[in-house]
Amino acid sequence: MTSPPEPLLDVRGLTAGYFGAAVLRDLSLTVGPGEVVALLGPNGAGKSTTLRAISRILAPMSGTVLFQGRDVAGQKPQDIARAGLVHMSERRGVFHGLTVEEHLRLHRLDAAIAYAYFPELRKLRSRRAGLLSGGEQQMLGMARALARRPAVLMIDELSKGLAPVIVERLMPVVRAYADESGAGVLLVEQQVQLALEVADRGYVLAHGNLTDHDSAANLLADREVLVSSYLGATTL
Ligand SMILES: Nc1ncnc2c1ncn2[C@@H]1O[C@H](COP(=O)(O)OP(=O)(O)OP(=O)(O)O)[C@@H](O)[C@H]1O
Repeated sequence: MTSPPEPLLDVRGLTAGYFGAAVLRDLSLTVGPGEVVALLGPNGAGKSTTLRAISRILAPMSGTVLFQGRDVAGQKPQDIARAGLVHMSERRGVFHGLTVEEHLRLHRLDAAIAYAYFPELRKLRSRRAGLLSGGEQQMLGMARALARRPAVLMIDELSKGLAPVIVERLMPVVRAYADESGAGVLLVEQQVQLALEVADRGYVLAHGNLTDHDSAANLLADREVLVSSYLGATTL
């Protein structure tokens, strides 16, 4: 029998918060090679805080984050990102004054990867990001993240403020990237159903505590999970 592969991301007992008050308590999760893992939960559950503490934008109060087996403690967020643990925040990371092409030239990104996943960006390449639609901006943000060829990509609210048709375009790209590159993806998402359709596993967070962890198929079949992810019920 072969043992499961070592996780690319191994978070153990993470506690984090703001101004000395914990909003996330003792969270442990893993993301393996080629896996898409959803982190679900209602508004204010602590999902964004989890990603911030993993990428060290926020210093955690306690706990360990191992990326490819190495503790990220003491590393700067930009060094962690350079090493391949990329955090795509809700703000999309686009600069309104720069064109699409200029975005893809920053940081010596691999523009070919960006255009391979989003060919529609080619015809927009001379357009300034400020003149793109919200969906096109999100596409550019995601293209930039993928062009860094992350070993683990963490995405905060891919669907935020976007029409369903755009989200349906973006979500399968998350799955395709994990399948094709063997990278792991940690997907924070309020659109529970859409996230679970592309995920392998999911964790449910409520009021800063993990309340459930299961395969995406089991979570998708459990109406309680869907309801609590939106409304924050703690009856799981
Ligand atoms: N910069 C901050 N300073 C103080 N409190 C914060 C800060 N950011 C978040 N919080 C608080 O931490 C808690 C968790 O917020 P977080 O953004 O992690 O939740 P979330 O699950 O991502 O929710 P949402 O889906 O609404 O973004 C909330 O009570 C929030 O008000």
